[in-house]
Amino acid sequence: MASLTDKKQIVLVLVIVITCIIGYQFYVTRPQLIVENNNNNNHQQNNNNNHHQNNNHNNNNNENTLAPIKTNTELDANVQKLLELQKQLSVQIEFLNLKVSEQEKLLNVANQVMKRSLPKPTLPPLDQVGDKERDEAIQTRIQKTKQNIPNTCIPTTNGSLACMPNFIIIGTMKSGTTFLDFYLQMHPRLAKHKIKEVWFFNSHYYKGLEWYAKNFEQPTSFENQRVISEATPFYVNHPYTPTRMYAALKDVKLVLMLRDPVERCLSQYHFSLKWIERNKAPKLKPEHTFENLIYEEAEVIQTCVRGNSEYNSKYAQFNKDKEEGVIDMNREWNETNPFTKKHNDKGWNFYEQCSSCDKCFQTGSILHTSGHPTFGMLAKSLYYEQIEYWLNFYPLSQIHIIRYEDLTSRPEGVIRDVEQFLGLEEFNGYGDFVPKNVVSHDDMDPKIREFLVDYFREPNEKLYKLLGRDFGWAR
Ligand SMILES: Nc1ncnc2c1ncn2[C@@H]1O[C@H](COP(=O)(O)OS(=O)(=O)O)[C@@H](OP(=O)(O)O)[C@H]1O
Repeated sequence: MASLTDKKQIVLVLVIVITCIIGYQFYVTRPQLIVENNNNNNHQQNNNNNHHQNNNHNNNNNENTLAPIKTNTELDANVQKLLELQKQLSVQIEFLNLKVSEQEKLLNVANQVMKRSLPKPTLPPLDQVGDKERDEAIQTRIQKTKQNIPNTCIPTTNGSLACMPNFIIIGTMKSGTTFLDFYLQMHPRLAKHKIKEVWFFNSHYYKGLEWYAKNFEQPTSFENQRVISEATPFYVNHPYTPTRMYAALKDVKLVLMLRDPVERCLSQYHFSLKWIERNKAPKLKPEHTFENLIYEEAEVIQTCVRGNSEYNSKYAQFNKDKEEGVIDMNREWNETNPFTKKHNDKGWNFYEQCSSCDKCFQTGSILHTSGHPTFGMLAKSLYYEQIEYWLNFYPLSQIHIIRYEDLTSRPEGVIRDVEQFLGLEEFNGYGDFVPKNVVSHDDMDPKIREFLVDYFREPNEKLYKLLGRDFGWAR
């Protein structure tokens, strides 16, 4: 009798033999669809065909070939597969054709845009100038290059250029920015813009530089380029604008118009009342008088902003003392920044959103982003702090500062100074200089005037010192 192990071995051998037979049958009779497209595959095809010479008469001429078929069902299946494949291929071909035509269209558009919007040089090439005139021609070029206004163009993805302002009026609100923008737009060397205030660096920054450039007439020649300009009065007091502007427009020329801060506050208040009426915005409450808003803001700035800056300098001193060994190295800083404290208990009315101060003055300085037109009447008038911040980015030589009061006494002189700053020739077609964006209003109460004069005395003196110029505002 065979042992159990022997039986197992016999069964195993039988299984292997049967598997081989089935495998061989399956291999030679498997339905297959072979598509040959090049000669490299031919010899493999021929190997297959050697086994099945009866079925392979189609294989001799390098055409798409079907593998051997044994049954009708296999034939049907292969035909179905072939049809399916054909369908797929035609869909793919159609798709590829579509892609090619799309690419061709894009290329055409790009070529047209390039032809249209790339400014062209207009001086004759130097090799077309005679030997005698060459030195002079070179000098002309050098002079032209010197006259060039700051380059603020960037290449776009479609091969054209997007040119942004090379001159921006950055503020301040209610200091005659509309007047200056209006008259400069008449100058033939200024490119026309769609609107005075684009609000790009403060509000629309996320839309990108190409969007920004679309607001301005684009240059058609690199020579005698026109100055591209805009005027957004909120740029100067916006905390993120200087960084953004510097990153995009390092060489841009800036104009800053400054008005006696006391008068500027009142002008902003009355402008806001008009704005609210015009835009059907919620009216100010009866208690939101000019005086009340000023007193409340003074308190907010004192608690939120000044408190924060005192905290910061105290913290800096603490670290310095540690480094210099004045205090123990291991001493921990355990004060809380008052700026981040909640201020609900203050009962602020207009500034109620300052329940935590960073909701109103998010960077802890007087620079702010609030959209309400009456917000920040004092803050917008604290010029020293604004300019000090901008000087981290732009040198004073790049900022032309205009004293608002000069608009009344010498409007033409103000415009001439700007023309000179921009390197433009004098233009004599402005006509009469008429004030723009005027909002008539009563004067303020003497008590609040006194408060404001007092409030701005010190920052004004600091400003005069910083700029080396006395603006002569109320002391
Ligand atoms: N030429 C001239 N001379 C004197 N004053 C002038 C001139 N042009 C404009 N203005 C006064 O400027 C104030 C408007 O400033 P803005 O245009 O910068 O205002 S805004 O921020 O754009 O809303 C606004 O001030 P108020 O009237 O006090 O509100 C205008 O009257």
